[in-house]
Amino acid sequence: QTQYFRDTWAEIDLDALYQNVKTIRDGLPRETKLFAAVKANAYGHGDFQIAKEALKAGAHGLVVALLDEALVLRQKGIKAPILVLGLIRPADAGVAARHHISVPVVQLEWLKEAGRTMGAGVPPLKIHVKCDTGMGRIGLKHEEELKEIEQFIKQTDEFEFEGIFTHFSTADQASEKYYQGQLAAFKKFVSVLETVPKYVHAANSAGALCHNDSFFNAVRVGIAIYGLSASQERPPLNKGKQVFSLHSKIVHVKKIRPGECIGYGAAYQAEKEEWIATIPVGYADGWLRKLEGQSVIAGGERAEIVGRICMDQTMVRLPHYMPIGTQVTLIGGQGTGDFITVEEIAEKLDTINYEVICMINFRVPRFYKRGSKLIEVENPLFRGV
Ligand SMILES: Cc1ncc(COP(=O)(O)O)c(CNc2conc2O)c1O
Repeated sequence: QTQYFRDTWAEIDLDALYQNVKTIRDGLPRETKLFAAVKANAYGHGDFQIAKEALKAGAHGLVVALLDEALVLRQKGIKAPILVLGLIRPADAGVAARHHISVPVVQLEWLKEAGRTMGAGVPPLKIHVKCDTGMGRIGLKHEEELKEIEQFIKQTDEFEFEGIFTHFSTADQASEKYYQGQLAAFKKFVSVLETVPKYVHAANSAGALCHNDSFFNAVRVGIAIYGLSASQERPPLNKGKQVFSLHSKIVHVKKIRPGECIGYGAAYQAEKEEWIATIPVGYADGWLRKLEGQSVIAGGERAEIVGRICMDQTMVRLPHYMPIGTQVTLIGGQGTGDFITVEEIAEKLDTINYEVICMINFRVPRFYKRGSKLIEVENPLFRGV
């Protein structure tokens, strides 16, 4: 069992992940392929473990952000289709082709340069043409460009036209207008193709859960497989079960008198006798300083973070004495009914749930659980003596 030497950890509920994927999968037409978004270390949940579980639960393939992320998954034995969503260098086309990794193309020039570097004996590089229909990030914008690319790919052996896709920037919003514009533009792009490729995809979680007209024949779902809300404006359709939780343990506890101060800047001063606990987690773990004042669950009861959060430690005002070793839950629950959602932390940080789970970094080991059984500990910081 992997070792870890600090009692702060993230727990990943693999049963919840499995169920979330299955629910989304079952909510889609049978012929619609589900690609699970496992980029950014599977939104902080652990890319390899999530990839395996999502594929078991019915995902057809995976999408990642970087070619590096795709190569790691191939190295670990993932054989399913993997699409890199970000642009790769033309010089790296051969690496992607050799590992059967699909990549996006937005420019004919990229294809020409990539074709020159592919080298002999590599399988055709699988291409998904990315259309910018309004996200304004990457993508071609004119049908002429699309037609040129389709013709070029047809005339070469180095490339296989495997997909065409776009990305919605407002599918999560209540207003449909901008979304409808993007959808119409994408349909127009698809309509000018001589041959419709294997994968035609546009929907993210908000699309897959809130817009039945966005499925085409594949969807790319991230936030919803993690049981997190895909939209702050639309009712959480079959909002799944939160997969991620974050825990620590009290390492030090003391009673302080009125007037005593806690933390940097002596910024917190007790007004009465208080029990103060210290837990070994701080902003270097991604538990940001702006979370001062957020409550945690200590021994089943809410307790407020007091004083400035340090790099590696945080102080909490307890409702009463609690012993060293008491479990403290920063995100999630302790089975007492109270529960701290990722969304609650996002609210406190004035950000979105995506950022909260991505910010808990490599210094916090991930515990993978099935039911109450711990089946794997991944500690990227220390691989063991
Ligand atoms: C191209 C693309 N497809 C699918 C997804 C999955 O979206 P979902 O998690 O809402 O289902 C993302 C997420 N991209 C980002 C999520 O947050 N910032 C992003 O750039 C994406 O960029």
